[in-house]
Amino acid sequence: MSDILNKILDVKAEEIRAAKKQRDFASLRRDVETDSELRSELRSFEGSLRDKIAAGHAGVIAEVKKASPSKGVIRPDFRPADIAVSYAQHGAACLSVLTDEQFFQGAPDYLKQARAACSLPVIRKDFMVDIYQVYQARAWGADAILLIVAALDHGLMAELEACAHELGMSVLVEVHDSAELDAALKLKTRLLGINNRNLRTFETTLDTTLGLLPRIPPEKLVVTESAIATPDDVKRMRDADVHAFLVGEAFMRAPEPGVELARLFA
Ligand SMILES: O=P(O)(O)OC[C@@H](O)[C@@H](O)c1c[nH]c2ccccc12
Repeated sequence: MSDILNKILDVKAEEIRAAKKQRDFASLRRDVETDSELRSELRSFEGSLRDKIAAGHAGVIAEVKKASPSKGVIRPDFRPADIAVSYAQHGAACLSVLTDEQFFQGAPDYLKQARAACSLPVIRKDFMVDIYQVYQARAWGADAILLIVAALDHGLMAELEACAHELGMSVLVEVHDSAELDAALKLKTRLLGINNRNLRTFETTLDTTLGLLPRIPPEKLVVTESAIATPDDVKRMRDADVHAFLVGEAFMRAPEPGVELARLFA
């Protein structure tokens, strides 16, 4: 199997090896655990989403993404701090910042810049396969991490989740089908992402979210991810009682990303 997800995971393994050589795990961990300022400045990712929804709004996780493997460069004029400010001004609940460099042209620095420019909680959007990356995320200021079920076995996934929770971060677990949902439901996190994009084929359909909904226990907060592009898409989801959204491309292609957010979710 040489699909894109496997390619990405190979590159991740290499990146993590290189990062550990630059800064070993014990020292990274010590720095994160002893930095009381870092801890006190944590922002509640899940709390922010739930607050928006409780107030009757959509809970929008607005993505800061320059490029993707399926679409190439989406936003050539890419200024993360400006994008973050625009999102915050127009009602985003949270930010999602790509930190993967090779496939999404992201960077740790983009996460830091976006977070410093506003007061929204931020998720590190990357392919997490090692505890080291969870500490990295926190060291950069992330308030949440993404765990992709398709990329992880259960034991490792539970370990990454426990580590994130110990550090005070929220965990968004991402699924694409029923078997992945079974695995995700064994975790503690209540944030359940349903990716409408198949990470192996790039195909998208909102039916992925609608199809899995009946199997999701009420305490879970469903986040519909990817391919939300029109007010009609939003309406379809909200009519089905899905109120949390992760949106990237539709915002990134607009001149003023926050204005597009307001338009899509008006
Ligand atoms: O740009 P879109 O179609 O609005 O999608 C956003 C987000 O869901 C997508 O970037 C994403 C969902 N899961 C991921 C996992 C890794 C990288 C990226 C993603």
